[in-house]
Amino acid sequence: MNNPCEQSSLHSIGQAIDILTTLLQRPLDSIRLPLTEARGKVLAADLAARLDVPRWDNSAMDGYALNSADPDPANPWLPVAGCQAAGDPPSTLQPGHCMQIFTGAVLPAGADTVIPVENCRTNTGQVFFENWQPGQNIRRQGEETRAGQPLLAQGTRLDARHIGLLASQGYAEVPVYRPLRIGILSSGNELRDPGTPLDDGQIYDTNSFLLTSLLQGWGFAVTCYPRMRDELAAVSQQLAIAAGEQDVLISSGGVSVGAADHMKTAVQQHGQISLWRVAIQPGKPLAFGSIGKTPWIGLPGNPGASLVTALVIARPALLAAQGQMDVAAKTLPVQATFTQTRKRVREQYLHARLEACAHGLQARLHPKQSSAMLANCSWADGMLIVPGHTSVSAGDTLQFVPFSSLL
Ligand SMILES: Nc1nc2c(c(=O)[nH]1)N[C@H]1C(S)=C(S)[C@@H](COP(=O)(O)OP(=O)(O)OC[C@H]3O[C@@H](n4cnc5c(N)ncnc54)[C@H](O)[C@@H]3O)O[C@H]1N2
Ligand code: MOO
Repeated sequence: MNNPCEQSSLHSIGQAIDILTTLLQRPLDSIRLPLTEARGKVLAADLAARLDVPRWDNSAMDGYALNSADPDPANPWLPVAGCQAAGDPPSTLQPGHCMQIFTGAVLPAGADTVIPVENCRTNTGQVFFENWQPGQNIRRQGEETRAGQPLLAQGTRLDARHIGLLASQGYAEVPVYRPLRIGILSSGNELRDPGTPLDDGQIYDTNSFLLTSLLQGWGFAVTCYPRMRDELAAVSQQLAIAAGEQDVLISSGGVSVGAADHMKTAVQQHGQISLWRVAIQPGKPLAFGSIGKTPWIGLPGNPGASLVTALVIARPALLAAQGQMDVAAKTLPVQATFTQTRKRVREQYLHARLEACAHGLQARLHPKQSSAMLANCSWADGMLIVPGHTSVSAGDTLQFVPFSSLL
């Protein structure tokens, strides 16, 4: 392979995702975790329903259960015989009677209808029913799932919905893939920790916190290494140590062309660069490679570029490596509210808010789009995508990717 650092052309975003996905591929270990620790983890096996849910026909309302054939049109009042509450064992409705019943209670044998209490008039132990239909307000046994049916597929990243569903089926623990260990490395003489005073020329380390938070949110086991000074020996030594301890390394900064940008040189001392520079704005200097056998992702230092490349390129490849199916970003068509005549080589990701318009949704751009900023993306709902080599006129339809689908 040619030295990627000498290639003048830019890789497409699709190529970059494919190359990174291949680079990150590895066998995954499966572990069992209690439900309370499973959020954000990826299911390592197909899981089947263990129970019929509901387990029996039961009431969807607080009210009265009856047999719809019982009310006599000449004297529609039915005497009340007993009460069926949630948690009570199954019971039987006496013919010609109704029974008080609560939401979730097992439907008594012989009953086929529940009338909500709002539609019932009671008088001295008898009930008269208004505006009702036979068969109303029954939740049928197995209408949600039948025991043995597929419940959740291997490769599902578990969120609160799935955890709730698993609990409803009695799963106390689940098989998930052991989270990949990801090491975060940042470099820069100018960087200081938040909470400490700044001297002239110094700024707060933003990317260590940004990336740690991002990756923890995706369910990875994250270690943030001490920041490195912009010195080749320091960067090289730290990379080698971290590579021995982690499944993947992600660095930010030092991948551009500045004399103090040592990251790529340090990687080459221990391994190789497999890609450098992608047709994405922001984030062009993105690089990938390996340090020994450990894959390395070199994100650009500008915080906005670090974020966008992590979301657009690293995210699908990392989640696929974690065993997740369906990693593609979900986009929606929206209208542009601006005109941009200049056709750019790089695909642009512009921070924007969604607004309702006559034809659906339109995207309003943040007035500042610099990759050195995070106030713009913190304001935005997501990113409007302008493909490379494309001009934009107000009213054009473009794809929009919400941050909520990526974070
Ligand atoms: N002559 C050129 N200069 C630059 C080019 C270029 O093509 N030719 N590309 C620009 C682009 S695009 C980007 S993006 C940046 C990326 O540069 P590096 O990845 O080498 O990053 P650094 O130079 O180390 O830092 C850039 C910028 O980001 C700040 N930074 C870095 N790390 C952090 C951190 N952890 N927390 C907060 N801020 C951080 C750093 O202070 C710089 O301001 O290069 C352009 N230059
Ligand atoms: O890739 Mo850089 O962020 O465009 O400034």
